[in-house]
Amino acid sequence: MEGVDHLADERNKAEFNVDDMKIIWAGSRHAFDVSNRISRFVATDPVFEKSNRALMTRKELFKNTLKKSVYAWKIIKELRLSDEEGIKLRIFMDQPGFLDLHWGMFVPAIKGQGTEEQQQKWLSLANKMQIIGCYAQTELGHGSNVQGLETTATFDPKTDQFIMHSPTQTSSKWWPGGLGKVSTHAVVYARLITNGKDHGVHGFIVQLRSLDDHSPLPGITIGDIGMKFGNGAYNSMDNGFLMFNQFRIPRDQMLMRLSKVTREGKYIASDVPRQLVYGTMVSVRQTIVSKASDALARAVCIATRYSAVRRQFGSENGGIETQVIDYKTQQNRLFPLLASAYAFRFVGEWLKWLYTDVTQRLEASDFVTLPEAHACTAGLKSMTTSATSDGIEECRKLCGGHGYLWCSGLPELFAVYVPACTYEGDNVVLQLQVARFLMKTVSQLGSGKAPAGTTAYMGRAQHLLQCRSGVQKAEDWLNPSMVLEAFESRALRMAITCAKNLSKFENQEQGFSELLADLVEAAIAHCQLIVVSKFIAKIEGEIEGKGVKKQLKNLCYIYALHLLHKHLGDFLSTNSVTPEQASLASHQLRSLYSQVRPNAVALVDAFDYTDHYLGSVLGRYDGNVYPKLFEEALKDPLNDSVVPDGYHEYIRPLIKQNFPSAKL
Ligand SMILES: CC/C=C\C/C=C\C/C=C\C/C=C\C/C=C\C/C=C/C(=O)SCCNC(=O)CCNC(=O)[C@H](O)C(C)(C)COP(=O)(O)OP(=O)(O)OC[C@H]1O[C@@H](n2cnc3c(N)ncnc32)[C@H](O)[C@@H]1OP(=O)(O)O
Ligand SMILES: Cc1cc2nc3c(=O)[nH]c(=O)nc-3n(C[C@H](O)[C@H](O)[C@H](O)COP(=O)(O)OP(=O)(O)OC[C@H]3O[C@@H](n4cnc5c(N)ncnc54)[C@H](O)[C@@H]3O)c2cc1C
Repeated sequence: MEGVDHLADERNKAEFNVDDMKIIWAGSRHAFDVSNRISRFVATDPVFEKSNRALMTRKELFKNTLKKSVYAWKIIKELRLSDEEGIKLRIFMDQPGFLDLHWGMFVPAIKGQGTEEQQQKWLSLANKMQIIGCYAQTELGHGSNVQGLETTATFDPKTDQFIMHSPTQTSSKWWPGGLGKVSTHAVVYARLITNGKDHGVHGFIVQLRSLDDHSPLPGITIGDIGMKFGNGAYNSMDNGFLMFNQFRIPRDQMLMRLSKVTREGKYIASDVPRQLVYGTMVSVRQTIVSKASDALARAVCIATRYSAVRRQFGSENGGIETQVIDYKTQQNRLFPLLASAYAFRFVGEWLKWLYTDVTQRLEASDFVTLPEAHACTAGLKSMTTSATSDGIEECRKLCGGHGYLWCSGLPELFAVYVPACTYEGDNVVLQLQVARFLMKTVSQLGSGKAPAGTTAYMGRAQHLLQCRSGVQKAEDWLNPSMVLEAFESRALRMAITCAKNLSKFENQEQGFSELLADLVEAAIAHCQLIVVSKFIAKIEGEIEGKGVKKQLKNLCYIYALHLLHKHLGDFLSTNSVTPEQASLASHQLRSLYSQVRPNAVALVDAFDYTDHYLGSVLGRYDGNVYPKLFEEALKDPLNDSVVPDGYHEYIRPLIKQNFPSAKL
C-alpha cells in the first residue's frame, strides 16, 4: 500500500536513537547535514534519474553520464558548493564518470608531484575544468609492476622537450578512466631518459586532444578499451587506450617537485624517497576504504529491509509466516556484514587521520611514518574491498531469487564495485606489500628499535608468543583486552612463522616467492587486527546518544567474533584460542545476534540513504516491495506488447511445425 510504512513495527522495536546513530555514521553533525541535504537534492532532480540506465546502449549511457557530470559541475559552480558538498554530489549522483578521475587523481597528482609554478599553471585550468584530466599509468603489459612500465619520455636537449613514445604494443596505456573519449590532458607515467640513462618512472602532464575540436593531437592514438563487466554499471566510464608516436612536450611538463631535469638535461633527484611518485595511489587507496563501508552499507541496507519484509514458512498453525530475518542462518550471514559496514566506517575515519598526519609530516620532510602509511592504505584497501565485494554478493543471495533482479539494485552495485579489488592495486599484490613491511618489522625486533603505530603490538612479542587466552566463559568474549589479545597473538604468531620459514632460505627473494600464500594470510591477519582494534577504540571513546554505544558494542564484538569463527584454523593452529574458547565465541555470537535483531532495521536506517541512492525495490524505506516489483516488471520493454516481437518469425512456425526443414 502506497504511503504505509511496512517496516514501522521494525522501527518501533529499536532500542536506540536512530538520529544520534546517523551522526556517528556520518562522522559529525556537520557531515550528516551535508550528506542529508545533498542526497535529497540529487534524489529530487530529474536529471539524476537512474532507474532507466540498465536498458541504455553503451553510447546512450556514456552520453547520459556526460550530461549528468556537466550538470553536476554546473550546480557546484552556480550554488558555490564547498569541496565537501561537491564530493557528496558526485557520490550521490552514483554514476562513474570522468569527473571522478579528474578530481580524484589528475588534480591530486599535480598537487602532490608538481612544483609551485606547475600547480599554479595547471591547477588554475583544472580547477575551472577548462582542461579535463585523467591518470594514465597502467599499460597493456604492466599494471601491478609500475617499475616495469615501458612508455618512454626521452629528453631532447636541442629542443628542450621530452619525446613521449610507446615503443611496443604492450606499452600502450590501457585502462585509465576518462581517457577513452573525454580527457583533454593526462598525467602520464613514463620512464625518464636523459643522456641515454634510464631514471625510472616519472609523471608528465601531457595534452592529448585539441581544446578546439577535441581531435587527438598528431602523434597520439587514443580510444575506448571496450565493454566491461555487467550491463550498464561501470560502462558509463570511458576507460581508454593511448599510444604515443614520438610525441613532444615541453620540458616544464615533467612533474618536478620530487626530481628535476635541467635545461642541459641533467637529472637532479631530490633527497625525498622515490616512492613519493606513488603518492596519488596512496591517497586514493585511503578514500577507497571509506567507500567500501558505503558500498557494503548499501547492500546490507537492502538485504536487511528485505529480510524483514520477506516471509517464508512457519504458518503451519494458520499463523503468519516467519520473517526470514528471524532465521539464525540469515542472521549469521547478514549481521556480520552489517557489523563490517560499521567497522570499515570507523577504520576509514582512522585511516583518513593517518593519511593527513603523514601528509603533514612529509611536508616537513619527516618520512618516518611513510612505510606504515603505505602498508596501512594498501592492506586496508585490499582487505575492505575484498570483504565488500564478497559481502555484496552475499546480500544478493540473502534476498533469494528477487536479489537477482536488476531492480533489487544488487547486481549493478556488485558490477560497479567489484573492480575495486583490482584498481588502485590488485588486492593480492597490495597484501604482499604489507607482508614485506611485516617481515621487515619482525627482522628488527630485538634490535632496540621499538615497533610503533599499528605494529606496536609486535613490541610485546615475548608475552604474545607465550600467552594463553584467559577466556573461560562466553561473556569473556565481550572483554576488549581478551579479544585484542587473541587477534594480536594470532597476527604476531603468523608473521613470526613466516619470518622463520623465510630464514630457512638462503636467498630471501626466492623464499618470499615460495611463501607468498602464507605471507598474504599473515598480512590479512594483521589488517583484521587493525580493524578490530580501531572499532574497539571507537566504542571505548565518548559516544553520545540514547542506546547508541550499546549497539556499537554489539556490532564490534560481532565483527571480531565472526572473524574468529571464519579464520578459526589460524586461531587454533597458532594456539591463540582453544577449541573450547572457540565454541564459547560461537555461543556469544548467537547471543549478540539476538540483541541486534530488534535493532537491525534501525541500524541500516542510520545510514540515511535515500531510495534514489539505494536504487532498489527490495530496499525501499517503506518496505512496500511486492507492488513495486510488479510495477518494475511491467516497465520492461518485453512487456510493451502482449505478443512479443518474433512471434510470427519463430514461435508460431515452431508450434505449427511449418518451418522449412534444416539443411546440413
Ligand atoms: C563514484 C565515485 C564518487 C566520487 C569520487 C570521489 C573521489 C574519487 C577518488 C578517486 C577515484 C576512485 C576510484 C576510481 C576508480 C578507479 C581509478 C583507478 C585508478 C588506478 O587503478 S591507477 C593505477 C593503480 N596502480 C597500482 O596501484 C599499481 C600497483 N603497484 C604498485 O603500487 C607498485 O608497483 C608496488 C606493487 C607497490 C611495487 O612497487 P615497487 O616495485 O617500486 O616497489 P618494491 O616492491 O620494490 O618496494 C620498494 C619500496 O617501496 C615501498 N613502496 C612501494 N609503494 C609505496 C608507496 N606507494 N608509498 C610508499 N612506499 C612504497 C615498498 O614498501 C618498498 O619499501 P622497502 O624498500 O621494503 O622499505
Ligand atoms: C575499472 C578499472 C579502472 C581502472 N582505472 C585506471 C586508471 O584510471 N588509471 C590507471 O593507470 N589504471 C587504471 N586501472 C588499471 C589498474 O590499476 C590495474 O588493472 C591494476 O593495478 C592491476 O594490474 P594488472 O591489471 O596489471 O594486473 P596483473 O598484475 O596482471 O594481475 C593478474 C594476476 O596476477 C597476480 N599477480 C601480479 N603480480 C603478482 C605478484 N608479484 N605476486 C603474486 N601475484 C601477482 C594478481 O594477483 C592477479 O591475480 C583500472 C583498472 C580497472 C579494472
